[in-house]
Amino acid sequence: MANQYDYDVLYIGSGHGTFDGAIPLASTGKRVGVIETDLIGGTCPNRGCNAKITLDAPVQLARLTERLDGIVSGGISINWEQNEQHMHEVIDELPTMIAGLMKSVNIDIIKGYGVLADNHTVMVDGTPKTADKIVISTGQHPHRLEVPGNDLMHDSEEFMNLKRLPRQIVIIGAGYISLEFATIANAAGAQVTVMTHGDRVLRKFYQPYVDQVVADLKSRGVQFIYDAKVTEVEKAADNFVVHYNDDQQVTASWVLDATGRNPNVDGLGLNKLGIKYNRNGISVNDHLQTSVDNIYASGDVIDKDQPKLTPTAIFESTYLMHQFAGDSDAPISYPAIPSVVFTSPRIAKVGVTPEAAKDSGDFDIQTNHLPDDWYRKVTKEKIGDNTLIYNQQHQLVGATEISDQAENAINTLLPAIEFKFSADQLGRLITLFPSIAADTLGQLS
Ligand SMILES: Cc1cc2nc3c(=O)[nH]c(=O)nc-3n(C[C@H](O)[C@H](O)[C@H](O)COP(=O)(O)OP(=O)(O)OC[C@H]3O[C@@H](n4cnc5c(N)ncnc54)[C@H](O)[C@@H]3O)c2cc1C
Ligand SMILES: NC(=O)c1ccc[n+]([C@@H]2O[C@H](COP(=O)([O-])OP(=O)(O)OC[C@H]3O[C@@H](n4cnc5c(N)ncnc54)[C@H](O)[C@@H]3O)[C@@H](O)[C@H]2O)c1
Repeated sequence: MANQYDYDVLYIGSGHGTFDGAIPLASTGKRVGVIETDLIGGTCPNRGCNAKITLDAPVQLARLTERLDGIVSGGISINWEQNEQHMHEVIDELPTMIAGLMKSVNIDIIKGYGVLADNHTVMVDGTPKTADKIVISTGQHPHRLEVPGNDLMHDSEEFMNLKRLPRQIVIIGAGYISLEFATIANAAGAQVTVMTHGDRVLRKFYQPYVDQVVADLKSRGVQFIYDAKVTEVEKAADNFVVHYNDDQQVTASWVLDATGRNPNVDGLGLNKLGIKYNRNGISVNDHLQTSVDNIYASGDVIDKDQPKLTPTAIFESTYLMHQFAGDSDAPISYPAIPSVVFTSPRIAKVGVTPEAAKDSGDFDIQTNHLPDDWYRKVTKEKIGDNTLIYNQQHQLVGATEISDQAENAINTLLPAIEFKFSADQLGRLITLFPSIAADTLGQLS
């Protein structure tokens, strides 16, 4: 029956919500098409994770050199132009590489903008493509504040493509992108001001650790303006003036709007087909089916409680692959999903949070001040704490860390949390020594 269509499965969008599942699916012999209007690979490789972490690498080195001052001599200064050029050396080949992987298993890459025409047809710039199953994996786009002068603001992609670092950068918003880019821009020599409409920064992270990151950035010259409702951005001679709270203003040579991202649901034909969605994305059931049962959604475009991150998108596209290949018809069951903000130091977390553990009173909470630890003394880490949460059976159920290697520490703990390994089972592990894994596992009580 499926042969009456051009494809068994047709994906709209080519990001991680698609390709991690589409490639193994096509290698099982399924006929797969992928529609993409922009760069192959989507946000993460081209204007997200891979790009950002390349720009961040010298920041890490600068922080380490600063701490080891005297042992190593000669300060570090970051050359923005070279750093940006290096980022392109790393990421520019990724679309071709990912397209190559898709072509190697005979996936048809269809360049153009996809719009659903009926349950089995997507129009790509006027040409119909039909499929038994369709996956909407269109991701998100940057939110833009609705204030006069918003056309004078920029987004995260434009930041990463700046050929010259602006002198004074104002960042509106205080989430992931704001704090990561404030860290990078400040380390490269820009004067950075972060403006937030609330009284908190990085609301999704443990606030005592966030306070340490903010205090460190402040000590490096980053300014924070709280409770600031931006009302207008205005061009003034060579600069821009950001007006807020009616009568206050701050001057900038460049303004970054980092107030979040919205799902790409408009113009897709969802209303015509009766596919349900809201401002957080497309509604799906526990099989990632939309309200039209042969049309699925994957990745950031889904309305979900799970964090909208690359590993979540990979998990979903892989889940769909197993469903479409006929390996499983079980509902999706997400593991504990970690998250990290790549400031310097980083804050990473997984599972039960310190706040939830304290509120509930049902957990044992262990805290460690990491600069006391011999391994962290090697690199003279000054800022470092973690909170480990155990349930009544003394199984590790949550961990949050602030440190230079928080992402690696939390990654090390994932198997313990997801598979509920006991202290005895963990004690059987022989880890490489010295290493962050040995150090982190060694802290478990
Ligand atoms: C600056 C930044 C930094 C980030 N850093 C991290 C990080 O460090 N770690 C992490 O885990 N996550 C990070 N993320 C989030 C991560 O990039 C996303 O979670 C991930 O890319 C989601 O994948 P996706 O396939 O759902 O969407 P996307 O990668 O956005 O892919 C969607 C694709 O669909 C295409 N498309 C949209 N509409 C159509 C249409 N109608 N027709 C055809 N094509 C269409 C788009 O062009 C796009 O290529 C970051 C995001 C940003 C913006
Ligand atoms: N390290 C990572 O994994 C990473 C890094 C960057 C981005 N991301 C992904 O990209 C998404 C988008 O990042 P983001 O930083 O843009 O979003 P975010 O949701 O993390 O932060 C948005 C910020 O904008 C503020 N804001 C919202 N509306 C506002 C308004 N009207 N006026 C002023 N401030 C306002 C919020 O209070 C918040 O501080 C993240 O949620 C995440 O999924 C992940």
